[in-house]
Amino acid sequence: MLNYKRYKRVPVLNYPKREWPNKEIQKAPIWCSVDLRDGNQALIEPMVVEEKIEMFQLLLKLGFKEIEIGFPAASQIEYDFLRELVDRNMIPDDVVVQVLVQCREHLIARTFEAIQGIKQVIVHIYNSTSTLQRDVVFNKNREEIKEIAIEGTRLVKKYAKDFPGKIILEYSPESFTGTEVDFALDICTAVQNEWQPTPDNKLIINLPATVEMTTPNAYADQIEWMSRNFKDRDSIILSVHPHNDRGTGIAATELALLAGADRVEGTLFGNGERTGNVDILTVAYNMFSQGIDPELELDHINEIVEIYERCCKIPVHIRHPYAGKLVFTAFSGSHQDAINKGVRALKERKSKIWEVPYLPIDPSDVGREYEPIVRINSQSGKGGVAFVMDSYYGYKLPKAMHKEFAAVIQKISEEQGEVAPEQIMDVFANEYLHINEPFEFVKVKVEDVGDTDTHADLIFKYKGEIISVEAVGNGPIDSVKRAIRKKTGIDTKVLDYTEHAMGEGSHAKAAAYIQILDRKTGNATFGVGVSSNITRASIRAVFSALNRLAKKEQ
Ligand SMILES: CC(=O)SCCNC(=O)CCNC(=O)[C@H](O)C(C)(C)COP(=O)(O)OP(=O)(O)OC[C@H]1O[C@@H](n2cnc3c(N)ncnc32)[C@H](O)[C@@H]1OP(=O)(O)O
Ligand SMILES: CC(C)C(=O)C(=O)O
Ligand SMILES: [Mg+2]
Repeated sequence: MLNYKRYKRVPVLNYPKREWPNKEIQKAPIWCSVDLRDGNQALIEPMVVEEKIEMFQLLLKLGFKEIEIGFPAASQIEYDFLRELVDRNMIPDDVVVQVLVQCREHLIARTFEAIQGIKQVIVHIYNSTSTLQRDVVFNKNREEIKEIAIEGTRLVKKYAKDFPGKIILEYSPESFTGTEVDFALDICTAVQNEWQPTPDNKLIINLPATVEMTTPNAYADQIEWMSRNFKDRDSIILSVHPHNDRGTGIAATELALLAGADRVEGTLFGNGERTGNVDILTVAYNMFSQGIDPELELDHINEIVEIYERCCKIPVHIRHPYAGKLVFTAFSGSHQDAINKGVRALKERKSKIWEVPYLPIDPSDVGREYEPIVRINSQSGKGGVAFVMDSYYGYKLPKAMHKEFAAVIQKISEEQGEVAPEQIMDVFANEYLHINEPFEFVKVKVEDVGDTDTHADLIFKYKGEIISVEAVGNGPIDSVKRAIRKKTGIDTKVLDYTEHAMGEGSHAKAAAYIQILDRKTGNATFGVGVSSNITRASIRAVFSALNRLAKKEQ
């Protein structure tokens, strides 16, 4: 049995004045990517300079305006990467790079050495403030811990004085989620007093869920409490930096935005320490799916996946929101049926708003137009098979036919597993289009006679014998039916008929679907015909159905 008694409940803030539950996310926050720092520091093999450059370029392309590029005082590779960005003039003027450093003078001095030549830099200092770290890591009381932060701020001030560019200070009370809010406020205020930010020269206070310890609402309470208790709130950019230890990093971020956060630090696909940082892409796509501009360029998710997997050497899970290989794919029958109907309704209504069951967004909006929405296996149903026939091959099977054809595919899927669209089409062709025994259509000439009648002059093969016959009926199909009955005695009744165009212009074709009942046996089946000529398509459909009836009777 799990020894749950080894764990104690994390205390949560008692904050009945909370207002965030009544709010909605209205706009994108300031995004800050920490892929090159927090993401990188958690990799089995941290990125080499060339990989960091590729990742940096991707982040620029995605529209990040704030990017934490590393911990330049930590290692030569971090330092060299930063210098490479400067020497190759790769930092656009509208992008602010951020560097992380502990509140220790030799590290801050080295950091300022590394950032020489950059016009604007966020220098991000941190120290752990949680009750646990104060006790077991630092063995310091609140005042001593506060002194580390004040000293760090003083040092940044000192080095910033001689720095030719602009320095923006960011301070993180690291392990904020394990820190009492009154102490977190006290230490942030001490940094604020030391730095003296103004509304035109703001201080970034970053409140990290360094370890996600409770439910997202508890984090939101902490964020709202801090936001409402800061002095000179308009001189502060309130940033959050959620991790995902409980698997609720996205929810925590979204609730923190409701609670007053202005800025979010996170990574692509949530790479980062342990279970990762918050996945910025999912937070942004969630906004997008609610009609909010995420203010990131996210229209090519596959390219993001590809570069991320190459640089980080971590695969994106097939179920990862928006990005996973299977997240826009339905295997199960009822989902496929609803998607099929939803997509059709959307087209028929020419709606500009995307509303399709089981598909929160249109995959093509994020560059996933060539991937299957519907895949067929033994869990699938008739709607799914019909969807494949329509979306891949343009055959709009009439509703009454769905069951008949899906039964054929179901049998195959039960034996072999997944059935690919190409195989579905091959089966369709063999079942309906290339079935020429015992009947084979050769030629027909149809003419209207009078107002209501049609004369058919038909040539066909029956059991290998060429037959030529004429008949009159109330239309092309009826006259052909009658002609066939004259020669073979087979008496049929049309139960259902539909047709539609396939393709456009000079390559356009017609597809006709006919359901025919054999009056003698009581059997009924569909037939399908395709031709550039609509009459010929319908007559081919009659022959297809006759052959299928004959097959049934064998
Ligand atoms: C939550 C986070 O992600 S924080 C960021 C974590 N990222 C990293 O650590 C990656 C890069 N880090 C490194 O390469 C190294 O840790 C360095 C270069 C920064 C420092 O290296 P070292 O000094 O050799 O080792 P180390 O990190 O173990 O230093 C521990 C000392 O720093 C102190 N310290 C730790 N954090 C801080 C801080 N933020 N501010 C001031 N002092 C600190 C510790 O109390 C400890 O002091 P002690 O020696 O008196 O016990
Ligand atoms: C450095 C800080 C912000 C951090 O990464 C964390 O607390 O998770
Ligand atoms: Mg972190």
